Amino acid sequence: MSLFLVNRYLGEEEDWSVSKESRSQVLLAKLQQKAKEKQRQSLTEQRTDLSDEQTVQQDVKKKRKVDQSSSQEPPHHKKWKSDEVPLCGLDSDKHNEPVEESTKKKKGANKKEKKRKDQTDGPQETGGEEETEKDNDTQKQTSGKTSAPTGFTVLGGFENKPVQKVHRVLPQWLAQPSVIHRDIKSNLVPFFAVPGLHPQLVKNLQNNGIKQFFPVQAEVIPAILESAQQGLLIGRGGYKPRDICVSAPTGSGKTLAFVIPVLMERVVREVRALAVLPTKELAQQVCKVFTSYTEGTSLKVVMLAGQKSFAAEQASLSEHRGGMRRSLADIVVATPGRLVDHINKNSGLCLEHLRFLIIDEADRMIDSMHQSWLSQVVKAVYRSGSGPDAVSIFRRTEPAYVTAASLSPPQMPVQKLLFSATLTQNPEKLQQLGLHQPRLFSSIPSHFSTTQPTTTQNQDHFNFPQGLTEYYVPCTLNKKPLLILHFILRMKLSPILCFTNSKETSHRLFLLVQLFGGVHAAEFSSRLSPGERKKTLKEFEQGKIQLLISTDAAARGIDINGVKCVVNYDAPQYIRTYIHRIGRTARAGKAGLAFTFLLRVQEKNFLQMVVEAGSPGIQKQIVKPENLKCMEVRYEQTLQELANVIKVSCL
Ligand SMILES: Nc1ncnc2c1ncn2[C@@H]1O[C@H](COP(=O)(O)OP(=O)(O)OP(=O)(O)O)[C@@H](O)[C@H]1O
Repeated sequence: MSLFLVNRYLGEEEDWSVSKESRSQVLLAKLQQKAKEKQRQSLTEQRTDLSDEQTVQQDVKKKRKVDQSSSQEPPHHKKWKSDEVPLCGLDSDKHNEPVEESTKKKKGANKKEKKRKDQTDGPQETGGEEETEKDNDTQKQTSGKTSAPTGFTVLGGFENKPVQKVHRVLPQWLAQPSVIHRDIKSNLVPFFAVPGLHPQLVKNLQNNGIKQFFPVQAEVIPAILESAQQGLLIGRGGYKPRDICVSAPTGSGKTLAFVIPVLMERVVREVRALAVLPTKELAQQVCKVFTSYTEGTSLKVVMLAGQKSFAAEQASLSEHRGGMRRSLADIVVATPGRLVDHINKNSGLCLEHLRFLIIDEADRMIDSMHQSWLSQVVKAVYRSGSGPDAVSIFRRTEPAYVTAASLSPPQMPVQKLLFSATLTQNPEKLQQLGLHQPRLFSSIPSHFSTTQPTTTQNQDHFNFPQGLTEYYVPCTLNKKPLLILHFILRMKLSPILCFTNSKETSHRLFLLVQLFGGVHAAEFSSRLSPGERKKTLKEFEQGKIQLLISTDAAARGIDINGVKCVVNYDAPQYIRTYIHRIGRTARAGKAGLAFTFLLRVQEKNFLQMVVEAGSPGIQKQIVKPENLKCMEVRYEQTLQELANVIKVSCL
């Protein structure tokens, strides 16, 4: 018999009947309990800290999330997605029954909050249905992937975060342009509605077959002429005139919108307007328009684009008599390279009286800003009149801080006029032009410029000519030449302006079509001399050429009368290229067709690019293989002949 019975306290850990697993479960339960208590604590703190408004917002969000998860899982199994586990434990009452009870008691004390909760539960809370639907989708996709133990924040659970759409915020002048009507035909404006036009100018307009103004002209000409009412020196209210940017569709008549207001009666013969264009062909075209409207006046237009020798251009700019320089030009049309040459070599180009700086195809000209042509022009503008021996009536000082002294002498302002069918809306790019209180005229409604969510790189939205019908033609690489022959020989769509992506492709296609026979074709690329290019364009315009196969050399600005159809033999890579190419047809309010040959791999991206840019709709045009069959034998022979021709030319 034992005298003493020793009972030792073994404690929990010595309860060997409990398995290791169940011990860890107990520990986990303890930890969870502690976490919940912490959450409850922080919940009370948080609630007192938050303003009423913030709390309402949070509850609404929380309620939505809870509603979604409840639709997927039974209530007693509610789990939080990793990134939804609230740091401050605001929602702990939702995922554990006992806690819910105690929290509800606490909540019961706070009637105001309860009321809010009721509101979020109520049937009237349906406004965010669409949103909830989207959230649900995201949750469905990710549920189960990242669920975490209650109360713990899982680091790095990024995949559940909803992707935020980026909304563009533009400066007001870009976001709210003066709108130009897209429909040319039903918005023609008579000359008398635009005040301040010289009778000789109106006569010249009529002589050139212009009976009324197009919408872009009716809007922009008065805006430019506005400053002329104050003798060209100052703008409205005595301020420097605002710079003007115009973004209107191809063929909408932008050229006349800057040509007409610049043709003012002169006081002294000095260069008052300088138009800068990216290519020789465009400079030539614009120079021709200026010349045709200066007929009957003493105004003189000079072109600096390398068509003539440097010396000849120099001679046309100014002359020296009795030791004095005398300007011979009122208007200068130039390409940037040649212009900078004349400025740097001091060839007699004086910009002292420059009043209008016209930048046509402005987006392309911004791209060539690395040549720093604009800074050279600006330097030349301020250099001329600011010297001590300056004889100018109007002294010019470079723009700086406005002081009483700086405003005292009358300043001859330089007004920049920018034109393009695809003017960039990128403020950073436009900023390079140093615009002064710019004003935008655009045919793109303002809502596209302000709140268009952008999910891709393609940020710009453009306008397409109204008379244009766009098609794409699914095809294979080897059928492309047959298709173009089919368009001319069977569909009788000539004259066709056909674009390729390289001068090699243009040349090859030209040779092939020539060898095939039956089509008057020509090519247009840098393979030709400027003289040959000019001749080719003229013949195409005269209808002597049925098919003009061109690189992008003819894509921008070129105004060829009567192009019924544009074919993108090679799909353009960029939307701007596409817009300018197809803009060679459907000009001046006329109808036109644009076809783009697309390989299967190109279809998706190309169509997306076009739709995002604001195309009213591009239709599918299928050419049945049997329609091409009758040309196939001859085509195979031609390919053989072409191979021989190319072999010979390579020798
Ligand atoms: N008021 C008018 N009445 C009739 N024809 C006009 C009028 N204004 C311009 N045109 C004609 O419309 C055609 C297109 O004009 P213009 O070349 O100025 O277009 P654009 O807007 O500069 O095009 P792009 O963006 O392609 O350079 C030209 O042939 C021009 O003569």
